[in-house]
Amino acid sequence: MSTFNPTLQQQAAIDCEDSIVITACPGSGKTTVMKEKIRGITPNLSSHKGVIAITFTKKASEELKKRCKENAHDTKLSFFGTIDSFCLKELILPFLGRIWYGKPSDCKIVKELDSHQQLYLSGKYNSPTCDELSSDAGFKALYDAGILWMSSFAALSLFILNNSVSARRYIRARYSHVFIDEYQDSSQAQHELFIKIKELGLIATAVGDIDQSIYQFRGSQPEFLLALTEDNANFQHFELDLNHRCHPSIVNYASRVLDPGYKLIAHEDDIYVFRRLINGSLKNAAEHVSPWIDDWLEKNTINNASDVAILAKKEISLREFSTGLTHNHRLYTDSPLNDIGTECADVYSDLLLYKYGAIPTAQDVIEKYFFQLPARNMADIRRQLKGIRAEAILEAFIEKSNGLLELIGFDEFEEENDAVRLIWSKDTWVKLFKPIAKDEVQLMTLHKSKGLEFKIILHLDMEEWSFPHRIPGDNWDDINYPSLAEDTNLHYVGVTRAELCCILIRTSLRRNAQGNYGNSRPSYFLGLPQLEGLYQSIT
Ligand SMILES: Nc1ncnc2c1ncn2[C@@H]1O[C@H](COP(=O)(O)OP(=O)(O)OP(=O)(O)O)[C@@H](O)[C@H]1O
Repeated sequence: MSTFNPTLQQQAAIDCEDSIVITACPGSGKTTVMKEKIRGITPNLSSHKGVIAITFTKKASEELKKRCKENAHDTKLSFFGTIDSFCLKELILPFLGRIWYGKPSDCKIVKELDSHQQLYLSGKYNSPTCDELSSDAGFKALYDAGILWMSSFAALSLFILNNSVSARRYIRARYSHVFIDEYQDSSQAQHELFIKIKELGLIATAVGDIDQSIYQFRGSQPEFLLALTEDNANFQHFELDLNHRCHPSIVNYASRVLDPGYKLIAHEDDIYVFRRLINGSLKNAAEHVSPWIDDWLEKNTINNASDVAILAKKEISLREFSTGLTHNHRLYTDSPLNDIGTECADVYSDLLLYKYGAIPTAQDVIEKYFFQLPARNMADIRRQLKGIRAEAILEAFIEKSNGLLELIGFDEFEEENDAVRLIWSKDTWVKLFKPIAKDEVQLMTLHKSKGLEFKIILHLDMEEWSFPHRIPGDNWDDINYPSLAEDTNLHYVGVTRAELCCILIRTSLRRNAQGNYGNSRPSYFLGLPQLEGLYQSIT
């Protein structure tokens, strides 16, 4: 394992023992610094305490947890997970019943409210705040009707902390620090919850990058990260601005996408951002690109095909591209269990990940879900887990998994069982639960690529109308990009996933909304004048 030599900026953020906010560019070591801080804090905690480490996605949380636990480091009773799972496990399930009565564990958790459920609420909310929750009796009525709406979890948690002495006491007694990654994607309710937890006495660390804000459509607002940087009384501000991941020419290109006045980094090497127009459709583009991958492998530019990622704004583009790719590949899509989005569905996903090997050991599952059970039960749980790994018959797998889910505390899983039946029936879904193979080229949307890094990026969808998203105006020539700021950040995220080289691909044919092919025009992003001289065109 290579040793980590922190820069002065990184070391200062690692050493600071007060509440801090870190703003950082892509590849500057945000995750690395968070890991170092957590590993520095946990040895000094008593065995019943831990830190709260919140990340935006489950994948990011697994990655952070793995990096914190490297070399058998004991992270004590730390929580690693998304903000929704923190709210649910640590506040809503144990404490909401004490304020609103009833049993939160009996409620159905829904990602989106259907039209009937929406009728309970007097307003239309994207991601409600605690004030909205307190002033609209519909939220309690929704709970009384057995519904817990995920978008209201942060507001509900703040409501609980404001109204329950025992909830406040519990968080203080159990946790010493709170960390939140990707703070630029926090909603107002999540921001207020973070501040509240800090006010309880925990030392707080928020980490983020305004320019990587890509979830504004669901209520996230980068302003909250900015607000922390200006709150000098409560947060020391640290900036990390050295990109350790990307070749300087990639940093220059990506930074100029955001800021036409960005002062370029001087470098003597070639430029490793390429633009390529490929004749035909996305399928044709894949047929064209496949020999490039063979060539890179042959010349040892990359060690494995999995070092190459194909990124696109739209999943449908990746699907079309995949039909022409001659290499083994993996297309990351949401499985039917992700679509359900409940806590139970998440655990079920992990059981499948364990069955198919992406979660390597039974111990990983035990540490995550069964740590609170008496030690004498562990041998039996290990045996049951091994049983699901070996099980080849679907209904027997479901029965065994249901037994484990019951042990964790779930008692209703019919919807999840049906999702597992669907997954089992389709190889492309089953594949999502297996470890990535070295020979698999990785295909994913730009949204899903956040936080990841690859040697080579092929960035699709560089046609006008595809990316940035464009909609028709009153006249045919009207230019109307409804989410330009967010799409610009998304483009920036995509380009900065590349270590060695980024290739921007435009196809001469583009499929329109009706599914018909027509001649494409270059994307708005390819016309930005500040990018001249910062890329090579390849033919
Ligand atoms: N001081 C350092 N020296 C050399 N490499 C480093 C250093 N700090 C971080 N790195 C490497 O740089 C890469 C990016 O680090 P990391 O993933 O922590 O960045 P990040 O800021 O979380 O990235 P992003 O926001 O783009 O996902 C990693 O491969 C990491 O190992």
